[in-house]
Amino acid sequence: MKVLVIGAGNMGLTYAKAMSRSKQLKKRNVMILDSSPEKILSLKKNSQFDVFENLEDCLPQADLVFIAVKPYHSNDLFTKMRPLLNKGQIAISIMAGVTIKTIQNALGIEKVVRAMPNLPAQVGKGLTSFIPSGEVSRIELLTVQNLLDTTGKSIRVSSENYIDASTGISGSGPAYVFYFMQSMMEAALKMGFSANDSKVLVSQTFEGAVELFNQSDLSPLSWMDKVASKGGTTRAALDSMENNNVDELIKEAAYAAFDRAVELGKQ
Ligand SMILES: NC(=O)C1=CN([C@@H]2O[C@H](COP(=O)(O)OP(=O)(O)OC[C@H]3O[C@@H](n4cnc5c(N)ncnc54)[C@H](O)[C@@H]3O)[C@@H](O)[C@H]2O)C=CC1
Ligand SMILES: O=C(O)[C@@H]1CCC=N1
Repeated sequence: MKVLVIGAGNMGLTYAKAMSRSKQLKKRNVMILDSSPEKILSLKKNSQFDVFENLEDCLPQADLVFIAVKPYHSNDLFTKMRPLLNKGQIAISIMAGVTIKTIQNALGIEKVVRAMPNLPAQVGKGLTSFIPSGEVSRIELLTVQNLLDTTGKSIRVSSENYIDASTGISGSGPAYVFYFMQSMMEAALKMGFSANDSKVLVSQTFEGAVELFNQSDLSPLSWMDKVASKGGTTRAALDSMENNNVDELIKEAAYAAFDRAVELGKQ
């Protein structure tokens, strides 16, 4: 089986590396293509995969085509791909918003899997939601899921709406966590800690809290109660967040990403 990854950016390269390390595929079964000459040059230097500049040289050989370009580059790409595809090939798209129907119509193929990964895939801790079109067989889907799982965990969702929704939670979510980390690091700096100490204080706090959560059945609310003493420091911080409606603002932000994914799908 041969896989072609189109778009060697943050996500495409991550998947190419992870898949090439998997038992299912060998290095030489992962092909990668990018339109940027600089990217091609640096990929060829490392020669980790078979690197391509022209679709004609790689697309016809691929069983699975992993599309990892930005949504606004998709139309151009689809037009170039269409004449080179055959009905047996499976397209896996990780592009935010772009729907299965759009991909099927633009590419003239029926077997499409739409997926939404996230950046922690780079360290094997990704979360990918996915949904296949009806034409993808169970065996084919198993193969696809095994490949997606090379970057972490995956969940199959029951409708495309959940792909857009998961974009607002897990796809864009790492940036919300980094937003929180950035604010806490800025507060630590303001309190007089060095940049390095601020980083350690914040990163170890996040790592420890997530580990506690993962190793128990307790909800975040219950854990908050364990940290907060009556009349203590944590309650002062949580009250401040509550008074400023931070909870609602975070939900609003997640919905803004969800809505944007739906909007991208209509363009
Ligand atoms: N960055 C993230 O955290 C996540 C991104 N995504 C989705 O993944 C996709 C890729 O995002 P990134 O990897 O962050 O983008 P990126 O900008 O890092 O990579 C995109 C790559 O595609 C290449 N490219 C553009 N047009 C091309 C074409 N016609 N043929 C071949 N290569 C082409 C660019 O040169 C670039 O190397 C997007 O559609 C995004 O919605 C999904 C989940 C998370
Ligand atoms: O910001 C974006 O559009 C992409 C999709 C999810 C994460 N990054």
